[in-house]
Amino acid sequence: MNLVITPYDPDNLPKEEEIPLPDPRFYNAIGGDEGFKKVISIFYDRIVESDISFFFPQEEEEIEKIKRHNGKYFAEISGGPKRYSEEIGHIDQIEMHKPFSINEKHRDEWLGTWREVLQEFAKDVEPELVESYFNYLVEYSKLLINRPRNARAFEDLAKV
Ligand code: HEM
Repeated sequence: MNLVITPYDPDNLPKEEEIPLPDPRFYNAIGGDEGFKKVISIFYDRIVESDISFFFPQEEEEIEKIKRHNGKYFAEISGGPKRYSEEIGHIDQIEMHKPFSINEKHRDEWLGTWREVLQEFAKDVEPELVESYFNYLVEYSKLLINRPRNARAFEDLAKV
């Protein structure tokens, strides 16, 4: 499988409504309810050990809640049951992420963690299905960056 992280370019952002959803066969291909839960669980276990762990709670119980809650969203966009929209409703993910200052490095770490998990745990799934899921995350995550790198500021800092 070819999981490519295309770079963030603030002048060339995708339109939210034009980002193609993952192929709806992905959910069953990864093992339905059970397979999806496993992958989500491994993803968040690795996130709390990653360079962006500071965004997330560290308590076991809180992480379990996040797995259950966010898992419904990721399952739904992948062709699984519509539990997120039915139980939680429509949430504007761009607004939801605003309290977190997310920059390009955070995006790379978040996507890199997903890529590792998919390469290890979706290796028997048809590559095009895995790629369709990953591409959705790659594109959507561009819209969640709300602290673009300010190269000038970094240069100025380096001079001091
Ligand atoms: C770019 C890197 C990202 C970072 C650093 C990030 C960070 C976070 C944080 C800190 C939370 C709150 C804690 C939690 O509930 O997990 C959260 C929630 C969430 N994120 Fe992200 N996120 C990223 C990308 C994405 C992407 C690409 C998606 C979906 C396409 C997504 C979907 C969600 C959802 C569904 C929730 C839960 C919203 C709710 O409360 O219902 N995130 N994210």
